[in-house]
Amino acid sequence: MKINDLPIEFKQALPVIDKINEHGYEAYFVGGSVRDMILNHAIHDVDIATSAFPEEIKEIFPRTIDVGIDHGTVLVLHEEDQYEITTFRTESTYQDYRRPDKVTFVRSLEEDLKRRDFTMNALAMTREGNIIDLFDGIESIHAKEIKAVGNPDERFSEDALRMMRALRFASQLSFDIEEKTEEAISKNHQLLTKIAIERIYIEWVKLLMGAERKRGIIPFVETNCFACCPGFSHKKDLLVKFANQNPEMLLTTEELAWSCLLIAIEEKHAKTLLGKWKASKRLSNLVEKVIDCYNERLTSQWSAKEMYQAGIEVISLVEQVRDFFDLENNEDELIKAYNQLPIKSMADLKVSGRDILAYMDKKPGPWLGDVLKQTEKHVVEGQWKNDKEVLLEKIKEMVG
Ligand SMILES: Nc1ccn([C@@H]2O[C@H](COP(=O)(O)OP(=O)(O)OP(=O)(O)O)[C@@H](O)[C@H]2O)c(=O)n1
Repeated sequence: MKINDLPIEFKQALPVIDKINEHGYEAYFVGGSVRDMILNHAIHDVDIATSAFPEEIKEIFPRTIDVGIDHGTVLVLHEEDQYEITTFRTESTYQDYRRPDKVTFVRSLEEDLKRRDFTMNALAMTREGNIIDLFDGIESIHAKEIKAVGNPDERFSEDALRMMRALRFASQLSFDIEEKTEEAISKNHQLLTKIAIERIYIEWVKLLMGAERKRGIIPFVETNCFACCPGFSHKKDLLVKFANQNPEMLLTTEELAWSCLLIAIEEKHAKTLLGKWKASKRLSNLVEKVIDCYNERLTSQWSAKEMYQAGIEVISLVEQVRDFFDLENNEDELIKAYNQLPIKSMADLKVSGRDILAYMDKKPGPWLGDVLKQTEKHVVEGQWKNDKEVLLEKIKEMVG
């Protein structure tokens, strides 16, 4: 690759590499960005590996943040961008970023690349655009294979999360997992139980949202990794069924992905399962709402009141879930109908509790809450016009 042909993300980082070089250290582009460049995919984070120790990097650059100095990573702020700069190291410290074991910094790129997870990720690139490919990573990329560097058992014992990474890359990149690597995942799958669920969660969601999730889910099941994930151990056949359900449809958001998955695996307690995965409260509540509304919608159309209660986000998700299960999707029509609802929330009502009290000349009490609820219902259902005077009249009639 000629330097002028390098993607802009790399070109912008060249002054950072040059500065490290000027101080007498080696520095290379490494990891996912080099892989993604070869794949012609969009480049996210440009990571740099260097022979300089973290303290040395901090002396070179005026603006740095210690993001993981114990495992050798310093974030360097350069103009508008930021770069993770990691010292060459041997032993994997990925076990737990917050409590790294032993870190052995080395001064050789080769040693560093050797302990990386997959051949496609063990590539480095010089500032001139020359790719250093010591483990036939380019060949793997062209063959669309995910292959552990060296001995797969060793790579997975260093960091068991790499097994989930393999499955996630299979889905994201539409690659296959190389035979020996997949065998090692089967053999070592139990090691996943030692990994923090938060880390597994990130990979699992990326897998679900990948371009070809079936390619990740099938080996996830076949290697028994599924049995080490919360709530899945009795769902083997249903997970396979899920993998085969509408494989062409991309699950574009996390909430859509979880909703489709949990319905497919017939999960009755979505919140409990998501709790075990340590999902956010927001996500758990949303997914549960989507599943409930989806089930309602199996036997009846949305009523105005249901749309009002669900809100636009849930309506849209439910319709996308219906799409996933090959049911009629009325998203466009429903969004139109939703937008025509007389009110979207209580705040849109043209009368307030205070207005009612003044008009009725009554003392406040629980009756007022009931009246407001009734008013809300009548307005949503179009029986009462959302007009202050009309509403006060209607309320007076109702309360008597
Ligand atoms: N458990 C891990 C995690 C990461 N890596 C190495 O660190 C690089 C950067 O990791 P990360 O940013 O997590 O993933 P990417 O491969 O860059 O993938 P993406 O950013 O697309 O998720 C990887 O390419 C790989 O060489 C590794 O060997 N083992």
